[in-house]
Amino acid sequence: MNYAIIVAGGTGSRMNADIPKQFLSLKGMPVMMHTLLAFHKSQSSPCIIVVLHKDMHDYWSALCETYRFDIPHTLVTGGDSRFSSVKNGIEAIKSMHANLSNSLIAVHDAARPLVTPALIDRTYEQASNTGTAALAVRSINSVRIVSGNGLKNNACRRETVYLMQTPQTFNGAVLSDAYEQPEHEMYTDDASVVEKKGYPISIIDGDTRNIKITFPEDLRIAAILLETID
Ligand SMILES: Nc1ccn([C@@H]2O[C@H](COP(=O)(O)OP(=O)(O)OP(=O)(O)O)[C@@H](O)[C@H]2O)c(=O)n1
Ligand SMILES: C[C@](O)(CO)[C@H](O)COP(=O)(O)O
Repeated sequence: MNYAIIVAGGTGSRMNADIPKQFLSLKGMPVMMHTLLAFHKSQSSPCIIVVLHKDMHDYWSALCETYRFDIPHTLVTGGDSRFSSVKNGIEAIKSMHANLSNSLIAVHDAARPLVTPALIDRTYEQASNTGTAALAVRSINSVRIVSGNGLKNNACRRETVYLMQTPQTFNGAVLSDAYEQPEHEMYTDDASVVEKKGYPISIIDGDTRNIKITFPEDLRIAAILLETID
């Protein structure tokens, strides 16, 4: 069984808008509806879990009515951090599916609405073979590593640097086991949590257009990029 945890529990502080960025309009539809549509259209056809802040459940339900958005999904309450929101999503799946070792779970940022069904399917396929699959793109810029108090920095080979995207997809038992660990500031994505438990991460090619909406300009860029995606 395939599952997708769409994390939409953030407040979007860097976007500085009146509502969290996942509800802002992108080409006539809220950002996170684009995200859910991509998962719904994917051949992996996952059972979709949407993680939302408790204060936004009614707002989302009203949006779904307004937009006649009827893609089936289960609503789960988010936590104070991305880590705890993912953990709540995993708990919800555990309550539906006793043996997670025969499941695959993708974790995806609601704020990445340009993900395509093809990219999503690639992660499920890889994770079914190796247990882990994380989308990433190579840096197109030169890279320097800053250390100490920021005064020291050194060039590094840019072909060794990958910028992580989502979805990141895992065998359900592997992801669940990894999220038993206490939260740590190093855990900025799911691959970092799973890796800490000793599982190797399979990196697969993402797409530079699969951007995360973070700042106001990203919404305008996403509208343009959307035209290039079929
Ligand atoms: N407590 C949280 C924090 C983040 N997220 C989700 O994790 C994804 C990536 O996080 P980010 O882009 O940092 O979103 P925000 O935390 O909302 O943004 P900001 O850091 O600017 O406040 C987003 O889809 C966001 O909704 C979440 O589900 N629960
Ligand atoms: C998970 C993620 O999108 C991978 O690039 C990213 O780490 C989220 O970071 P944020 O600080 O929560 O925006």
